[in-house]
Amino acid sequence: MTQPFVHVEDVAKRWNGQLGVENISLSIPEGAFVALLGPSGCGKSTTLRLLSGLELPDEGRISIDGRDVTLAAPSERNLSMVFQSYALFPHLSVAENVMFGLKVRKTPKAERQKKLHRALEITGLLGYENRKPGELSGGQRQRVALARAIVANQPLCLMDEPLSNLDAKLRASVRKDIKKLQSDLGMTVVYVTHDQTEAMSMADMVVLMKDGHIQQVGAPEDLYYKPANTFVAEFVGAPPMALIDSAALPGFGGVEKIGLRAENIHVAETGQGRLSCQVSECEFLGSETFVGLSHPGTTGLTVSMPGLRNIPAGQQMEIGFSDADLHFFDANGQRLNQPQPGA
Ligand SMILES: Nc1ncnc2c1ncn2[C@@H]1O[C@H](COP(=O)(O)OP(=O)(O)OP(=O)(O)O)[C@@H](O)[C@H]1O
Repeated sequence: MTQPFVHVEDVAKRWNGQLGVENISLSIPEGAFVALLGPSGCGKSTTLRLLSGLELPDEGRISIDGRDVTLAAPSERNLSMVFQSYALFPHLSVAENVMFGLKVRKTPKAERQKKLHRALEITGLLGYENRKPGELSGGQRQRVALARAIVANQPLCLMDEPLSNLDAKLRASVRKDIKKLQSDLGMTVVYVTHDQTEAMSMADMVVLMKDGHIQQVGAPEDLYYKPANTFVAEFVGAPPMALIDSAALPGFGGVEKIGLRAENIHVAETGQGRLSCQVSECEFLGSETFVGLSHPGTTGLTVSMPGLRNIPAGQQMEIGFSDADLHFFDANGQRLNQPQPGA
């Protein structure tokens, strides 16, 4: 097997005994786009900072491109970084900001100019060379930070919530820019986000974390179709997977919770459904309406109906679904591939 480009082995980081992250092991292939995903405080930024060398681990080993960098300084790791704060120098122009690292590294002037031109071209910033960051929009500032990472031309780029200061529309467009850049330049990217849509749409590999621990590592579709536990099931997908107590849907042995996605639920004729629910709310999204349902022993039950629906809260609705679309979890919330027979 070829060696992973980034290899993290059993890494832990604590502050005065308080947990940052623990048991972090990851193998990242060269050229991959990896999203570190999870709720606030789960340890995403700590993991990224450990990769960057801004923090050093208490336990474990980190290697990049076959070289042990566990204790190496950030400048010795051949990587670039893009942060949500952009980290631009306000008194320097766009060009000076982009070329800052090259000047420090004493790259010859002609080469600097060539790299600058190329990076501004890729990020759509040609013509903005002489502006100061204060004269740019948030999206343009973010592009400057990206341009700086491009000229650095490092094989590994670490990004910490780079889009969180942008509005939704701009976020969607810069998201595409970053993804395209990454594949055009063949960079390996590790990207921190708490936004599951961002992670699912950009990454080849998603690392979902909670309370300093990795919950699941896999392709977006693995996390969506085969969540390793109930936390992953409820974190990934919009709307998240509904969870049904086995008491509310008996007949599956060894099962504590049953998971079901909105797209696998249909509205059934009266007397024909498997669960009789009450409509709690309707959320109109344009092409479809998410109809929230309540039923004792369930959370997050939602059915997706085409177009606009205005169903009054409190109305009874029966729903149907097929056993093949159910997900099963044991008493510890861990995925069971099949319920035990004979229940
Ligand atoms: N310098 C520090 N000193 C003490 N505790 C820290 C330090 N940095 C992080 N932590 C703790 O480590 C845990 C993980 O923090 P981290 O910043 O990695 O989370 P995160 O997933 O990036 O969260 P967010 O999305 O809110 O940025 C948290 O409990 C946090 O309080």
